[in-house]
Amino acid sequence: MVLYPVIRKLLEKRVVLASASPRRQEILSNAGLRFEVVPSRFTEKLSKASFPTPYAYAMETAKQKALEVARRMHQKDLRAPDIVIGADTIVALEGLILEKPVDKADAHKMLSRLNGKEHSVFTGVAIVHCSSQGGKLDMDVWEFYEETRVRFSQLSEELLWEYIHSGEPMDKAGGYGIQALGGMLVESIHGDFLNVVGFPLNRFCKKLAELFYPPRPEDLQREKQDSIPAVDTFDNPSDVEGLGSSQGGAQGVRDRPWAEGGKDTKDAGRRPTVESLPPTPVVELIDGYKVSKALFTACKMKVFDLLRDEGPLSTVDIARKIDASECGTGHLLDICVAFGLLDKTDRGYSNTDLASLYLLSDGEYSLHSLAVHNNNHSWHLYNHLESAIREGANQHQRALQITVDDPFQDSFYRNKEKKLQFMRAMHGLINVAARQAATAFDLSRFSSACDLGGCTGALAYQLARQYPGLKVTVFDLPEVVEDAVYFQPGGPQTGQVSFVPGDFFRDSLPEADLYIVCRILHDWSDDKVHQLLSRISSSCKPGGGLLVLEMLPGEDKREARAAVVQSLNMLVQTLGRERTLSEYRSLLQAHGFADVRAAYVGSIVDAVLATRV
Ligand SMILES: O=c1[nH]cc([C@@H]2O[C@H](COP(=O)(O)OP(=O)(O)OP(=O)(O)O)[C@@H](O)[C@H]2O)c(=O)[nH]1
Repeated sequence: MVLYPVIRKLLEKRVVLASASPRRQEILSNAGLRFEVVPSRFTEKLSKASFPTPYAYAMETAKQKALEVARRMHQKDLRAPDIVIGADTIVALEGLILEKPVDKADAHKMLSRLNGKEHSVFTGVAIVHCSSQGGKLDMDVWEFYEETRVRFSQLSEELLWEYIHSGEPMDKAGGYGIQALGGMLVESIHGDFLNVVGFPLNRFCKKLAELFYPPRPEDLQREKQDSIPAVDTFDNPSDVEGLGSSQGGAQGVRDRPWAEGGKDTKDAGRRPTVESLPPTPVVELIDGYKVSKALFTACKMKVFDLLRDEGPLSTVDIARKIDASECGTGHLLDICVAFGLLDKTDRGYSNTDLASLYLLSDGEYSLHSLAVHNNNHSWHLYNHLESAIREGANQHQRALQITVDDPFQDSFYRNKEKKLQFMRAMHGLINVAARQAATAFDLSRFSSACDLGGCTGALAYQLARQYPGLKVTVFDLPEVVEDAVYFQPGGPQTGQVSFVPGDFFRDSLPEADLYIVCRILHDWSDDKVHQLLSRISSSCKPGGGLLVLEMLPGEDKREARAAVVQSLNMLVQTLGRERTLSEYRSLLQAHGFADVRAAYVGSIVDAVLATRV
């Protein structure tokens, strides 16, 4: 029986499961999916420390497993499958990632850690959509993860050893199998059971639904908001070029409950009646700015730093320490709790993992400065959004009384304080995406790279970490390079990275095998982009590469939310816009680059790699 139509849709395709796990095979075949099993040979040895979160690690491992199989199958019979599915299950507890135990002692160590506590099980899943033209393999990757919370009972040593001697723990993440004897260790579970067993089937079906096509309006009235739409609303996944990956839940245009419906137009124009109005996100959209502003304010008032240093704290204590009213502080804290940034217990408020990771002012992946920059700078420009829309131009003049020929030199870097604020904001943002950007393609064939406008070196250091043989030059304006030293991380990779001051529109570019422009082209008009690409093209040797890291909106403008928001941002703040893959392809080809390939990394950048002919 095929329960879900989305699974039926896959029956027409050659689907490969890149996994040796018998549990994954069983879950998917029980769901009615027909697939070949080709276990991945990717060795699970990615450095866990280089991932901001456990689920980022699981998703990347899943992706690498699937990509390895797709490439191998393509090489072997020059016919890649249509879809390759990879998955990776891990257990996360108190900052540790637990995989399969290597021996009984390791199993004992893992189970002892889990004993009497709650942990998270994450399964990362990658769906690789393959197509080939002229023998060349193109792959689009869609990734997501699911989290299930599992609590173990308090277990005796005797019971733990008895379980270990059963042999069951050895091929299971975290050293237990919830579906068999290990079920006896578990007191409670919150979330998808199959996710713990190794494959989040429900989220997988929703993801497929999202990828294949959005629901029709009448389906929205019939179904719950997170349910799986009916089959005749789906189309071929190749129609959705430009769809970025989403993590941990449905995102992007395909779950827009207020979308205008699918390709099936037979009911177009039918309006919902007052009695059958679909659930509306419009009020939430209207209120969105209030939440953003509350977050900016909490960052600015250093609430998260305070709770890291002294939490848990009561409202009264927090109010006193941030020099604010008790009633105002209470509102601010309540919003932070409601949006998952703070936990509230009898002992007071404390940071959630999310806040600890992203909102402390000095964390490795801190977005604190980005929030402050949005508050102090972007906010003022957005007050003039209507003018930006009418004029099709940025709003520095209106908001800040600045004439802008170059948004960086004239506005973002107009004094030392502004410059450092902008650099800190960009540093955090790039750090969050750097790993995915650096590994979107295998860059190991290059021995030198030049990151044009590489700012603090956040991407350069990550590239150095991923490719120990690579020398990376960061080329940026002298006023940026002079302060980049404040952002230098520790570690051996610092020796691989150097900084050269210069203006990429005027000065000669450093020599390199690979040129990189990360979130640079989107700042500039088409004329300027042509100028810059022409300069890169002249410096790049035949066989050299150009890596463009930007968000790639969909060709049909029904693109993922983040990309359209970012494109609007470029209008309001810069001289540029986001461009589609076809636009980049034409631009790159016009400047002597060929073999243009894209990887939809999602988050804040996608990747386009091209080779100089
Ligand atoms: O309760 C359970 N928890 C986990 C499992 C099984 O554990 C493994 C997790 O390992 P991994 O994701 O690396 O997958 P592999 O088995 O190595 O197969 P791949 O070829 O895909 O790498 C997984 O098999 C889960 O099913 C369990 O059974 N119960």
